[in-house]
Amino acid sequence: MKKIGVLGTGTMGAGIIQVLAQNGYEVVIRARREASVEKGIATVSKNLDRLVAKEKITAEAKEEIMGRIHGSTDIAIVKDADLIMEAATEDMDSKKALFKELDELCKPETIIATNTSALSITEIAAATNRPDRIIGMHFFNPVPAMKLVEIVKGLTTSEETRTTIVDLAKSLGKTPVDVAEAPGFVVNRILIPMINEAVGILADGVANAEGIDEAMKLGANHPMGPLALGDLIGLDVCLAIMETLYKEFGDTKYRPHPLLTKMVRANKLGRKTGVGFFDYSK
Ligand SMILES: C[C@H](O)CC(=O)SCCNC(=O)CCNC(=O)[C@H](O)C(C)(C)COP(=O)(O)OP(=O)(O)OC[C@H]1O[C@@H](n2cnc3c(N)ncnc32)[C@H](O)[C@@H]1OP(=O)(O)O
Repeated sequence: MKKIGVLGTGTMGAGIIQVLAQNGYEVVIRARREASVEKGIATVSKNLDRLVAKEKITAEAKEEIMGRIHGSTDIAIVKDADLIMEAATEDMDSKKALFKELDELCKPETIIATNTSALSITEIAAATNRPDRIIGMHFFNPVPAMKLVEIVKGLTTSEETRTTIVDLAKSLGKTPVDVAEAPGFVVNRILIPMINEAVGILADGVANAEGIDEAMKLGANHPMGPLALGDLIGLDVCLAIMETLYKEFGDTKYRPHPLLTKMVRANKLGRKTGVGFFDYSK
């Protein structure tokens, strides 16, 4: 496997592109808007500059890595890829439409993996004629720094597909963990309700944002507080995951907090828009 297609250049997409290219894969990327293609490539370039500055890689190595990345708004760029990774918007209808398009475009043997954070792999797979070659390959943010990849088999995913993706994750220096399909898988089912709870604690006035994050860093030894983590993940993504958990389980314990919904309505999505529970604009 040499050439990997990546769909989406947002927070996760850019990280995935970087990790693939750093590990020697040729990466063809597709985003819907030209500005998104450029932004994705610029994010990778900036992250690699940090590694050059820290003397973790040389400037020549950076150029080599960047030379392996090619982008376009035309989906045909991924046509000949040996494997596809989808990291587009967390919305079932748009994912199904995209997978149907990819299924018609790509070689029949190509595996199409989704980085979905909570949606059903089985439902996405059912939109294609290759349900055995659809799988969840769930990375964590920031992708270059986080070791875990959840490998999520849907009801129809073949064992051969799972093995290929486990090997791919290992070739990227990641640690794969097998997970059966369930809303939010393992990590997000625990982590995102915790962030939602922190939003509720903020709304109740129990402590301010700084206090809540300081408490969880010092009291639970978390590397960052839940509100800063929500800002890193993207509050729109956190809301989408809570909505999926709530809808799929039908349990009120997964109800998105109204303040989380309000933050998203205000486009205060966290780092990606410059402001969330904290301000990143300066
Ligand atoms: C929603 C999705 O579906 C699922 C998710 O993504 S859930 C979110 C999961 N993520 C987390 O829980 C992250 C929790 N936070 C952390 O682990 C840490 O705070 C952190 C890794 C982000 C930063 O760690 P910290 O020690 O403060 O910073 P720092 O020393 O600068 O960075 C550690 C390493 O991460 C890398 N890193 C940090 N931020 C980065 C970023 N935004 N992009 C790329 N790499 C980054 C650094 O380059 C560094 O790598 P190095 O050791 O090779 O130099």
